[in-house]
Amino acid sequence: MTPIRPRRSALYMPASNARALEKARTLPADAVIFDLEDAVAPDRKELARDQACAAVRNGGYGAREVVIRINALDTPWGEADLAAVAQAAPDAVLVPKVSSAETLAAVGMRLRRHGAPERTRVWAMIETPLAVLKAEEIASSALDVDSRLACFVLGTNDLAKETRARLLPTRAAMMPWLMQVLAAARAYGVDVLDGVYNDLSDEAGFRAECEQGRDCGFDGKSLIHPNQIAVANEVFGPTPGEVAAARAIVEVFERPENADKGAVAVDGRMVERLHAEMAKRMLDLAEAIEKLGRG
Ligand SMILES: CC(C)(COP(=O)(O)OP(=O)(O)OC[C@H]1O[C@@H](n2cnc3c(N)ncnc32)[C@H](O)[C@@H]1OP(=O)(O)O)[C@@H](O)C(=O)NCCC(=O)NCCSC(=O)C[C@H](O)C(=O)O
Ligand SMILES: [Mg+2]
Repeated sequence: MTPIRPRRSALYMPASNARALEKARTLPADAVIFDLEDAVAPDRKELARDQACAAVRNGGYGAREVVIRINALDTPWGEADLAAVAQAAPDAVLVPKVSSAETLAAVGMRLRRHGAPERTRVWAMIETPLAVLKAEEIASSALDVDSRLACFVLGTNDLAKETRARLLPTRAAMMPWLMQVLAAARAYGVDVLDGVYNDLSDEAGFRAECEQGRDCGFDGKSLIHPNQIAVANEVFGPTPGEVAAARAIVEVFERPENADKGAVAVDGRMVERLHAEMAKRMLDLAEAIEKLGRG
């Protein structure tokens, strides 16, 4: 089984912004995403590409997962982005506006051709109506023998643009699409991150959206500002109380007297072996987060 990689917080930054790339070495985000796509103006695309690749090569990001978001392959910059990124070998390349499994196959083929090491994974932006409709087909490409697909990232701004749905606090219009993508990701063992929250000054709204995303099952949230990291880390990480409860559930099934039982009562609640599996995962996540903190 692949070890758990905490992805509570994934901070985007325009790769044209040298100060942001530098600052990312000290920020407590689980992942940093150097953007070559929508956050970068057309006349700064080459500069952004060079700066992102140099930052990856120079390192200094510690245990943070380092990801570069390229421009789509059908844009004037996409092919050159992918060639350069393959050589720089970040932890992952994030592909925007993926609407079919073929796009991921094309990216995989190019990464191989350009000599990207196996450890460079592929993350896919799910942000078009077609991607939502074909989420299962796209996620299923994780089963291909040479697939590098590790994570979906929701692009809720592009989804709002393409569907004309409004980004309202409840996200009522988006919810069916978010859950369809989440189910597809889970069915094929792909991690999945929630979209960004644009209002930098609304901390309460941001926290509420993080909690909503966590309760839906997302692994973490994509972010746009350092001020959002602490809340995302807190909300998407297990609390000490949850860790203690998980430990109690795992321990109860380890007792010899429960060896032949499928269900027991813990603190007045029915607990089955599936709950012990969930509890074990939570403990593994807590341990991985603790290791990140020490790393
Ligand atoms: C939104 C911003 C342009 C605001 O920038 P700014 O006005 O400079 O913010 P501050 O003055 O509050 O910054 C304080 C310090 O923090 C650093 N900073 C700010 N943002 C970042 C960041 N994202 N990463 C790293 N460091 C950051 C500043 O440099 C200041 O540092 P210091 O010099 O020490 O004081 C800006 O936050 C920004 O550019 N955010 C990211 C925008 C982005 O990448 N957008 C693309 C991804 S979102 C998207 O496309 C999602 C998806 O595709 C969809 O469709 O939904
Ligand atoms: Mg987008």
